[in-house]
Amino acid sequence: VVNTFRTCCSQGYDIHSRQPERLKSDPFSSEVKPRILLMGLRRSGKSSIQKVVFHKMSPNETLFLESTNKICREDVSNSSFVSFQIWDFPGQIDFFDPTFDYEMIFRGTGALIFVIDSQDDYVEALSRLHLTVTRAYKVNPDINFEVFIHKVDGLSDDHKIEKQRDIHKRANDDLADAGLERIHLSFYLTSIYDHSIFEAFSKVVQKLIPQLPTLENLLNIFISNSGIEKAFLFDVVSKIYIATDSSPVDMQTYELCCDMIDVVIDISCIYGLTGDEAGTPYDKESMAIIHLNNTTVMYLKEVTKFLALVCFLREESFERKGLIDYNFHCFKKAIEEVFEVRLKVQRSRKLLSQRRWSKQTVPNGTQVHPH
Ligand SMILES: Nc1nc2c(ncn2[C@@H]2O[C@H](COP(=O)(O)OP(=O)(O)OP(=O)(O)O)[C@@H](O)[C@H]2O)c(=O)[nH]1
Repeated sequence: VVNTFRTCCSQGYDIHSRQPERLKSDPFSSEVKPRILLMGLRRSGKSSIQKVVFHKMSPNETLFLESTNKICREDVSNSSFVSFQIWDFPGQIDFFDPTFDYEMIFRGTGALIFVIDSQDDYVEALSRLHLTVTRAYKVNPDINFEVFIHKVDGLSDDHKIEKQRDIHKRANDDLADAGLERIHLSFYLTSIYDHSIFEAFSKVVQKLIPQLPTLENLLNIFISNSGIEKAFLFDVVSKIYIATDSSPVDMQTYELCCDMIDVVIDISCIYGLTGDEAGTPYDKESMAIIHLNNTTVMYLKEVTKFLALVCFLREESFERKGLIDYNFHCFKKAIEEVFEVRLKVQRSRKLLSQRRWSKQTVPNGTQVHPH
């Protein structure tokens, strides 16, 4: 796919005849969803994170959230391209409780997010983190361990860095003492009061997307052929970016992208809906151009039902809009091909397992059919 895209970008021939049909539905829909666990001590902010990122709850409203007393499972898929399950755990969960089948839970887990309240004393949180990580690793060494040093909005910049260094050192020392240096923990400074929580979640989710290197490669080719400085592939609903090119991401740029998505959705809701109930504020026609007063242009275009490409470029590069649009067209087709391949693999796997099932026969010769 990348090769096809590269040739199309540089030589500019018509790719229509070689492309698969446009994806008509969510390309991830028929897939087993990776599981993301949210764990940590009571009141560390787990439910708030979930509500703010996936339910658009305003941060101030989280003050009134009640304590979670059972595991809350939620599918993030129908309204969004990013497809996974989030399990929010109550803070007081006890691994030694025989009714808590942690082996079953960890076995199907893609990422474990452990939330530490940075405004509180974190000694207990660190020992809980150690216990959780070691247990989970024994059951499933493939889990990504992500530590959110949370509620950093109350801390100065120096203080944040200091806390992160201290928590990083202590957590890794504990693992080294237990002879488990091979366990890798990733650390993020987060707060629901700014974009840091969305950025951290983006990185967690990206690690669960197997096509990430291909997506990054496509973005690199797209920007280098179009005179673009930075490009993000965004899940519009959650404002999680699922991929970006290989240049570094700075928080301000990411925040601008989130603001642009908000503007596009808000304006479309007010002026873009035709009154028919099936209409959505985001569709094939969705695009926006914003000229900033520092000679930078922001360009947003629809890629799939759930994805948007948001680019940053200089005003002089935007003069070649025709080229950018042509390259975008190739990029979009390449993305569709990536997911078409994936869908084919999923379909053939499904077919294979169905065949295996139907071959199983009960002793009197009747076939057992899967449900
Ligand atoms: N300052 C600040 N407060 C936060 C942040 N995130 C959450 N909180 C507050 O932390 C408190 C606890 O949040 P919850 O989301 O209920 O915590 P929890 O970890 O789900 O708690 P349990 O359900 O008891 O396990 C709430 O009052 C939130 O408003 C943050 O980023 N900054």
